Amino acid sequence: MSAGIDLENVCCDFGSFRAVDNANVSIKPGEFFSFLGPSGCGKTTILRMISGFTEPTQGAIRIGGKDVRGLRPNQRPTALIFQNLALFPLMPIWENISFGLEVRGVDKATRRKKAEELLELVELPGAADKMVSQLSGGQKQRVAIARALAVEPAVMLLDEPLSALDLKLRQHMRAELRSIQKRTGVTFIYITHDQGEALAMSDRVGVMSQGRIQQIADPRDIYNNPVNGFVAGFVGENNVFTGSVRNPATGMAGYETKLGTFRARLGELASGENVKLYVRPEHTLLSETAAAENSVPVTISEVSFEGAFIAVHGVAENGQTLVAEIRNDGSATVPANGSQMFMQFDPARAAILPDAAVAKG
Ligand SMILES: Nc1ncnc2c1ncn2[C@@H]1O[C@H](COP(=O)(O)OP(=O)(O)OP(=O)(O)O)[C@@H](O)[C@H]1O
Repeated sequence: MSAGIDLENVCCDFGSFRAVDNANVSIKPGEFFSFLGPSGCGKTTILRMISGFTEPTQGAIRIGGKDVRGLRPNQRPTALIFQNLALFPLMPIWENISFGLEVRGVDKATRRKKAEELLELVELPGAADKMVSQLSGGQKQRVAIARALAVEPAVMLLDEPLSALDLKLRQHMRAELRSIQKRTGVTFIYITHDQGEALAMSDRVGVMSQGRIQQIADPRDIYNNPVNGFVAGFVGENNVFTGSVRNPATGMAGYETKLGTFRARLGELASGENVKLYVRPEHTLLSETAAAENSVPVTISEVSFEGAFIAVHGVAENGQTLVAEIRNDGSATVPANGSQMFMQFDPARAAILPDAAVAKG
């Protein structure tokens, strides 16, 4: 059983400070939905309102179509998982998992059976009689998930549950969480400030800044078609060019910038309008000769080896640093510091946004 969640014009004020400003979103039953944004943007407050620990100042929250106003956390069909797992160290794993069932008066044999089923689900078979101290960080995380699933919530709320784990384990647990979510069909609402996590796991992502949801879309759209400068800047890296529209024609326009006139897609812009062009480092190409268009001469200032790719930094004549990423295929030639090169981009690869489109923040 999973349930959808609707937030309708939801606001949350703390005194005169508005932590969540007019949030509207419909999360579908069985969806993996992430709220992504920097520290303090209101993610946790949204999760607390859904779980019932905080009431909205305005607006309505519905879970499975039912208005949950006034319902206490334990009356809602939600389970919450924090970074701090709060497992009971003196109880074996299976009792930890089935604790919520014991509170509900379920008999011991049924509890044990349920705990073992859930341990299979989170791929920890055989761990039932171990103690919490015998498990690794990632294994404890899975026990916490199993414990939350034991009470059969319609919605799982996850508050940065992976942030205490090391990078390798975090990446592994992303895939695990996603597959547990798919197997159970439970709606997952995940909050994180880590864009990689949100993009890798989610069906859809809501990007937040200063209490406002800036964009709701699937991960590809968030990355490829950001709706404003905040989203473009927060999700991934960019080379940013400030300029204004010149000679708009069907589908394409010129953009006059301090580094020359570029050609790129038009969008809904008028001639003379101030814009920013966002070009991803992986779409910024490096070459020894100038291309016919969208080519910027640079002096290479830094080459950093990142493993899967090599980040090459170059300073343009106006002092702006641009970054191009070269895929490390084992034979990539890397330019020397101080060499004169050109960085260029395909007209179709630039995201163009009106300069004013950066919503509050
Ligand atoms: N109980 C409270 N009283 C006053 N202000 C609060 C309260 N809870 C949160 N805030 C403020 O509301 C804003 C949003 O907080 P929230 O915890 O939702 O952010 P967040 O995006 O989850 O950040 P983080 O990733 O750091 O947890 C912050 O500026 C915070 O200081």
